[in-house]
Amino acid sequence: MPALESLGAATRTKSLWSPDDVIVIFVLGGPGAGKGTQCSKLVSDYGFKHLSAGDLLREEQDRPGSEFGDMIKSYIKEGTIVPMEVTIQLLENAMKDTMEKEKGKRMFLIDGFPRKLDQAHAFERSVVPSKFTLFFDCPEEVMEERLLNRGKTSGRADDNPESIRKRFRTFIETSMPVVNEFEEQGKVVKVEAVNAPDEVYKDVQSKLKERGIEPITLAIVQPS
Ligand SMILES: Nc1ncnc2c1ncn2[C@@H]1O[C@H](COP(=O)(O)OP(=O)(O)OP(=O)(O)O)[C@@H](O)[C@H]1O
Ligand SMILES: O=c1ccn([C@@H]2O[C@H](COP(=O)(O)O)[C@@H](O)[C@H]2O)c(=O)[nH]1
Repeated sequence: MPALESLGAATRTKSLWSPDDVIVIFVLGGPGAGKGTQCSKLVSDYGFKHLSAGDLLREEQDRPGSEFGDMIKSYIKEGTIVPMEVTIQLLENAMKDTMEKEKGKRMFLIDGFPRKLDQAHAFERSVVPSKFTLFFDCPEEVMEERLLNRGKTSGRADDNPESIRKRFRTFIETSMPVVNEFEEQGKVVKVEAVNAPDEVYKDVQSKLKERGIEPITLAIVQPS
């Protein structure tokens, strides 16, 4: 992870990339809806690069010498949203890094972002407009059970009953308005996320197909 030397990304008035060159699909859903689980499957079948905003923030939090580490830690514990300048810069850096290191990789699943309207507007204005948002819909009681279960081994500071309660509140009050705004623009692909992961994935695949997104087909080279 490169050092977070500048925070200019969010203030640019013109987007860095065109949506014809760089494809971004946002992945949203409540905490524990299964976003990361589904993204892993999509990475292997479709060749997307998966960037989790939460993972990038946790890496920055733990990076020795980071001036943002303590701030990120306290936002994550409280289940609130880190100021967008930090998150957008981390995402832009990770996208540039991917394009440099994995030549030709220009399809991104951005997981757990944007969690707030200001982030959504700033990212689409200054980095690249998204293609659509994959939204995993799941009742709180199901998500709570999953998170408490994950908390037994995840080591995450926010997989505990108090942080989970705060994260749910932030999701409803701050993140759902993002989903609703994209929905009004016809840019939400909604998937029910209660069933087993493979069942949910089948639904994801059929909905992506409706949007013209197909799995990578590997060419079979016949021996001569
Ligand atoms: N469809 C599913 N059925 C049952 N358990 C699931 C399902 N999808 C994911 N899980 C489990 O639930 C937990 C949360 O899943 P995951 O980490 O993918 O969610 P997330 O939406 O990315 O969460 P967060 O927003 O907190 O990072 C994990 O332990 C995962 O194995
Ligand atoms: O855009 C974002 C994404 C995440 N956060 C903070 O990180 C935690 C954990 O996120 P996960 O997606 O569950 O890994 C989240 O509760 C926020 O505190 C953020 O601030 N901005």
